[in-house]
Amino acid sequence: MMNDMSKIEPSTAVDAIKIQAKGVQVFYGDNQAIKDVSVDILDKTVTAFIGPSGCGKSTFLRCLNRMNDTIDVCRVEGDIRIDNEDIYDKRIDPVQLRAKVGMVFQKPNPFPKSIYDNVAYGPRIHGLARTKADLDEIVEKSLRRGAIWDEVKDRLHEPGTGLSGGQQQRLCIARAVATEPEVLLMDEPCSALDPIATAQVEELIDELKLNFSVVIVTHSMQQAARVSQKTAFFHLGSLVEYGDTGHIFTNPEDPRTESYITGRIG
Ligand SMILES: Nc1ncnc2c1ncn2[C@@H]1O[C@H](COP(=O)(O)OP(=O)(O)OP(=O)(O)O)[C@@H](O)[C@H]1O
Repeated sequence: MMNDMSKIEPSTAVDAIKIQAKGVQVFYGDNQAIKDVSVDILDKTVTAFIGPSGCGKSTFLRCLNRMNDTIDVCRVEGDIRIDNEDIYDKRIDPVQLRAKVGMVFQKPNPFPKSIYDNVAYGPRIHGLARTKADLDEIVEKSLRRGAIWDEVKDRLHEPGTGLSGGQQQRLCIARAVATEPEVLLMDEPCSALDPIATAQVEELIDELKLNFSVVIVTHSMQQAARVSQKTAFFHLGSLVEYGDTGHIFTNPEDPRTESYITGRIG
């Protein structure tokens, strides 16, 4: 009987939808950068955004934590929900939202502060630690999650800008996870890194997905294939195809996706 019961259990758990975008349009002045994009992004999954330069990958990524709010000419329409909550609702504080939806940029951008203070910054402004010991613990845990603790534990009070590029990027990832985000947005996080640092960050992304929904913009199809479970292919502001990464890369449905992955466009 027990065995029969276990057969009813799904063999692979289906991850919940974390972000739901519907009919998203983005304009820079009169120029439309995103056209009617709808997509469900899963929790505890790495989703790659791929597509030719200028197709809107970064623009769409920035919609997910309202980073586009900081660009004057930018206007976002449509509906984006995280855990079914409208992130463009007037009651949502964008600063709180960005703590929940962390971001890592193309170029490592540590603050001109110590390694410790880089990581402690977010928890401090969001009041996540009551005591110095609490804060020390958050900093250590975050640096461990950023897979950089062992390299910096003896120099926590030296400037973050003194680290190598790859170390700086892992520090920025540690800084992003320090506020306990639920989603991590990464805009070409490895483009300024050498192959060894890239491999380290990719390994880290693989671990991060155990706790977060990770969305990564990448120009490298090899990287998308290595790190993601879902892939979204953008072209001229539209989401052309979205699905399992293995499927998109081996058996794309749309001729534009096929052209891109075989190197004919982009
Ligand atoms: N701050 C901005 N002001 C005006 N137009 C912008 C701005 N940022 C992006 N755009 C325009 O929006 C479109 C999409 O750009 P976006 O950077 O999102 O594309 P992308 O796919 O990420 O490109 P890339 O791969 O080259 O980084 C482009 O036409 C671009 O010129």
